[in-house]
Amino acid sequence: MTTILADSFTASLAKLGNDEQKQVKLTAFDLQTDPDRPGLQMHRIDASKDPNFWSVRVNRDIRIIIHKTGDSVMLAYVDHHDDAYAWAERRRIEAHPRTGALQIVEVRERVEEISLYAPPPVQPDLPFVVMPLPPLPDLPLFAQLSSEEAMSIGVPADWVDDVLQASEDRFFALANHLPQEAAEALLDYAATGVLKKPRPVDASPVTHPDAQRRFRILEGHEELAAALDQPFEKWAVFLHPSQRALVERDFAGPVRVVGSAGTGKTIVALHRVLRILRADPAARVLLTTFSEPLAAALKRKLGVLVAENPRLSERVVVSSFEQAAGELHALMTGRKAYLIGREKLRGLLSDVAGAANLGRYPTRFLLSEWEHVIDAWQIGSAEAYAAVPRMGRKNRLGAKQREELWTIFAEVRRQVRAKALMTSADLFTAVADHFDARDEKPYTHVVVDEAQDLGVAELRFLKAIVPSRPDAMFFAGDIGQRIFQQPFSWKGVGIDVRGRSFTLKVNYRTSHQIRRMADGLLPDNVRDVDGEEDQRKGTVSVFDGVEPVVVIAPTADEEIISATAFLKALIDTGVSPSEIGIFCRSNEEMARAAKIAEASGIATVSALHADHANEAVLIGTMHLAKGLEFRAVLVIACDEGVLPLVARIADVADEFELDEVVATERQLLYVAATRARDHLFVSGVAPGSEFLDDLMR
Ligand SMILES: Nc1ncnc2c1ncn2[C@@H]1O[C@H](COP(=O)(O)OP(=O)(O)OP(=O)(O)O)[C@@H](O)[C@H]1O
Repeated sequence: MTTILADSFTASLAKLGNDEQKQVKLTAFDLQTDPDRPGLQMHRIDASKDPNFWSVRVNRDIRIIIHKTGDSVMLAYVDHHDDAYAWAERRRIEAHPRTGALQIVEVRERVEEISLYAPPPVQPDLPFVVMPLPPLPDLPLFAQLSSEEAMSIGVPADWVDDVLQASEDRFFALANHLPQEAAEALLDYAATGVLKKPRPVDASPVTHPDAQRRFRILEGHEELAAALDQPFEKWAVFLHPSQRALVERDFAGPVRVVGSAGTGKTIVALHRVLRILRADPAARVLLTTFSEPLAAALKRKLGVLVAENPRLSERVVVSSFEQAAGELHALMTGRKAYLIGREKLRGLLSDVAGAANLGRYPTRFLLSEWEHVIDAWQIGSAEAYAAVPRMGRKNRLGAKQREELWTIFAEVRRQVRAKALMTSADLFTAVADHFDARDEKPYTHVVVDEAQDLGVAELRFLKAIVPSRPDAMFFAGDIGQRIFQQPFSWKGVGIDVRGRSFTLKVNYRTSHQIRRMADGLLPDNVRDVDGEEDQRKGTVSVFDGVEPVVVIAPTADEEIISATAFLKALIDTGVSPSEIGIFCRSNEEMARAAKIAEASGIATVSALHADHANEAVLIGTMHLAKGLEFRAVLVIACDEGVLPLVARIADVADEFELDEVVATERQLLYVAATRARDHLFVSGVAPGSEFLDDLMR
């Protein structure tokens, strides 16, 4: 007899206490061994329209709901006695008459008894809230669709009439009652006006691709034990067709996957790694990203994907760009590379400029010029400095200024080398030069996450360590989240993704409301230097939530009062502190974040120490928010002068740099705000950051 595990079972199990969970698991093992065993105390759920639902006793109070057919037992749900029965009485499990996918269908007439359209949850009463609730149009969204069309995308027959009559404000509440494939297809249609009909699939109801996102067939106790101990990661088993296409296709050159925050770019990158490893037994893959904490997170997720075949992970290295280069450098030279830190470099630039009587160039400017021009392009002579491709900055420095500056940079370079130190760009370049000259490459493929923050030297390095085969390079990133690097031409470095840049549009992380607000910060289209466009418009979220809140308080103390009220309300509604992040622009504002937690009586943990498993809210700068995900996020201290940071604006040398600074500051706020799944609070002291106007548009 086959055992099938439904995601509704894993989700309901997670809500029980630890001891209860242990007992449930033991009963589940007994069921798997012999579902007909007399000691199991099974009762048919007579009040359910589906005759195959049975309850199984775990203890006096807890019941497992199973769905038993001739040749399989499905673990469907588990809860306290009455709730478990109520769940089964409101559902049936069947293959959809058109798509053929196995679905857990809520019986429409039973749902009416429990309110179909839950009233919108309200935010706590906060002072200084300025975000007006947007009026929602009451137009039917799907009036143009026929019943047959609704059925063709997997809407259960019971729900077709509701779907055809749904208006925008009701659709999201309705979507919670629909199978996910149907909800996604309807959202897609609402955003684009095109109904994408799934291609017919030749598969059994339970192995149908749409069913795979909610059911797993399990062989033996070990698999059941592993599945129950591990959260049911939906992305590990089911990809949206647009995600799957990117994972599985063969491409004629480097590929770039773009898409706004939460559209599953990282998930696609992970699956791509798996696909390469499976398809090519000789493949050696580097999976790499911006920082070590992000690499650690990738490694954890890859572990989930390769769980059934852990040997695959022997052929993949997961590390940050710098770590990957450092390891190859050590192999090449037998020595560890010692890197000069940013603060040391800043000091050195300032000292050298002072000694040369050139102290009139601000250190911040020197550092920026060094990082984005001299070091990034590895400029080695005054002539090369004159000829370097300077994005939008062609006329910025006169010949005389450049000569003066070159004397500073040449001396800094000399001193760094004299101390046997390297910059990270030196490291990338040394490794790139080494492998450029060789046919033997350390990796066959490189898969990159957060590719928008690749600099010139990093990109050259990645290109050099793989052979020039068409499928060697795969990049995932969001141009709208670039916060560390200045834009440059990828084509100029020999990487041409034209025609192979693809945009993901379904947002799995952030609620409809939060996504809509955050999208107000960025233009509908973002174009890179090579002219490749990321069409951000038309992205849809798969779930609904509360409206985010923007607070502009008269003083910092009053901002703290508002934020504290919000935080306390979250905790009161059952959000755990470990599911909350508080972010601010820089270390200067961190004390304000800490005060909010303190006033709420909650411990804090710094984002610098990535381990967030305890009962504390995480606090950190917006830069550290990258790659994280929370149920609730507070972005505080968005004051005028703080965002964009006045010190950065003060040092800009020209229009181009001003645009660039303002864009990355704006993108920082976008990154921080889009870490939130369900709740977002953004605050500042009056008059507030200019970006808040865009949030409230
Ligand atoms: N096919 C899927 N099914 C279910 N959940 C998914 C799917 N794809 C992505 N997710 C979930 O959506 C969230 C965002 O995914 P991911 O981190 O890959 O997005 P991203 O585009 O890389 O985001 P960001 O740009 O903010 O880094 C994660 O919680 C992920 O598990």
